[in-house]
Amino acid sequence: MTQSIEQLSATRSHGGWVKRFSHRSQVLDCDMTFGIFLPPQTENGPVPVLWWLSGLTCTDENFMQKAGAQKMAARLGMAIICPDTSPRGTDLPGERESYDFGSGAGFYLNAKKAPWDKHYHMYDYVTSELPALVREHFPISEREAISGHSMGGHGALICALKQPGRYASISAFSPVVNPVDCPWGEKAFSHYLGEDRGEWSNWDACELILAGASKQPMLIDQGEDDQFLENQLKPDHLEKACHLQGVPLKLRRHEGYDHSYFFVASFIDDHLEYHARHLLADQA
Ligand SMILES: N[C@@H](CCC(=O)N[C@@H](CSC=O)C(=O)NCC(=O)O)C(=O)O
Repeated sequence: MTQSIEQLSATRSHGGWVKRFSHRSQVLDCDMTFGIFLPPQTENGPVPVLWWLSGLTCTDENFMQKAGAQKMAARLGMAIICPDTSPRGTDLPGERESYDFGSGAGFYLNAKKAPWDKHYHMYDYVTSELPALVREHFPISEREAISGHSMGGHGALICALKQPGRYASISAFSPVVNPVDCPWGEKAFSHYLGEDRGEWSNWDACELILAGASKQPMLIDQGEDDQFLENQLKPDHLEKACHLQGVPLKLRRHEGYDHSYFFVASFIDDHLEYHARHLLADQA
């Protein structure tokens, strides 16, 4: 049975469309919104898709409004889908008390601990429910790539590492690479998953790489003036894990850039071209 979606807005952009929809999520048990960029090539048939996962405090709108990705995506014939960053409209205790936990901070995992386990299944949402839904409604092919920023970079890495071979390519901006070993991750994981650190490892990019989950290459951009670099992001942990496991990591460090979407916008075209190369190679 086709699941219904409601169009909230439709805006012309670079010959294509930026659209926003709401729908009922079964796995999150709440109403959700998502954004989609449909390039002009969708008029001729299905196009490959880049999944973009945003960071703490974001909604589905930050990337669409701030990254400036539409021009290059239109040229490359690539759709972009931006899910929201957590369940919405729920009213769990403590859900809206801090920017780094609860609403806007779903961490793209499946919560195991009450009361979060009732709604916080963002991994299943972004990897299963939403992909199936969008393919019912839009000309999106089976060819997928994934990227994200900060908490969303963590999300992109774990989604790809937990399903080797699903995504043609993986990239991230300023990702949280080792959440089991940083304050944002420790706070979120202890609430969502409980105190069993063995379970935490299933949702941590460095731990998954060290366990040999996948050897797929990754492109990562990191600003050297990022205010979260030392305390939260720790890209050197990823470098070490990839080195130990022989995972091809292209980590580009950019002097003077911070954590903001100005940084994402500065290098998003490189990422889109990187993903297009892999998506088109898969097609051949
Ligand atoms: N409010 C917080 C920081 C919030 C912040 O920087 N959020 C980033 C993602 S951080 C990691 O996931 C973001 O993308 N914000 C939205 C935007 O449009 O910039 C604080 O002040 O410390």
